[in-house]
Amino acid sequence: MEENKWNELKQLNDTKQLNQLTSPGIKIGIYGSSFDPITNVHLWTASTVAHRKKLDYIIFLPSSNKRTDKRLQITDEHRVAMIQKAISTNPKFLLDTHELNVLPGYHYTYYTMDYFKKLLPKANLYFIMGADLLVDIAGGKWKMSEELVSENQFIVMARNGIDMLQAISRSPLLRNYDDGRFQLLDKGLAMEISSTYIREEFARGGEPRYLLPDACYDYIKNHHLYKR
Ligand SMILES: Nc1ncnc2c1ncn2[C@@H]1O[C@H](COP(=O)(O)OP(=O)(O)OP(=O)(O)O)[C@@H](O)[C@H]1O
Ligand SMILES: O=C(O)c1ccc[n+]([C@@H]2O[C@H](COP(=O)([O-])O)[C@@H](O)[C@H]2O)c1
Repeated sequence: MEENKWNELKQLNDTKQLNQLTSPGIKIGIYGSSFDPITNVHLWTASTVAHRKKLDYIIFLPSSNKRTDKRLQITDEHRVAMIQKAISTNPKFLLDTHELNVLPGYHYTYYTMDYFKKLLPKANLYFIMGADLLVDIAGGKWKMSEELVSENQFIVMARNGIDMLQAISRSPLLRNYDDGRFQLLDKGLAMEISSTYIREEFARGGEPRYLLPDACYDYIKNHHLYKR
């Protein structure tokens, strides 16, 4: 039943999205996260990247609950429902649930980018990530990291305490692909709101109301999520 529901949702997304996304040269950013839950920083960083890098669309890509590096706290259904509420008023923001449907082992970013390249062959695709993840890729922590880097383009957002140029130049993998595929972006404001902080606040009876969209705050309250 769960699987059917996702398939249906995916079909709806695809039909709407694909019509919009097929023009040659269109620029699309893929923003992956557990979105557990989506926060105002996810939204603000996505809109800043879209504006500065002149992207036509941002695809919000909730990551699989099969990931072994993070234990998700709520169901896929809840995460997706909140993303939909959060992005509903921005026509540049889209949702794709691909990673929620794939077989175990195929939820890694390399395979996801491959999927999008086949789905949208005329688009310029960029994987959007924070500088912390650039450091992880440099450290060989990601699956198929050599292929991922050699076959894709990235927009990397500055994070406190990380020198992005140095992260590239010190990594044999990254520096040998430093041909413009890493577009670095310093937002100009180190706004740090994490999903972890929001989860902790809900769990402890704190008040994180203004750290995420009202509709998501209400959704969490109404569904009693993140309770200890
Ligand atoms: N303040 C920020 N500035 C720039 N990039 C960010 C910021 N917060 C998160 N990111 C980036 O957004 C992506 C998704 O981050 P993620 O959702 O894991 O962050 P989070 O809110 O800290 O989540 P959690 O607390 O559950 O680990 C990653 O690429 C991460 O580097
Ligand atoms: O492909 C990998 O090996 C890989 C390892 C860690 C993270 N990622 C992806 O990076 C994105 C952000 O991850 P995170 O940990 O910040 O939630 C999300 O789309 C993850 O699927 C991907």
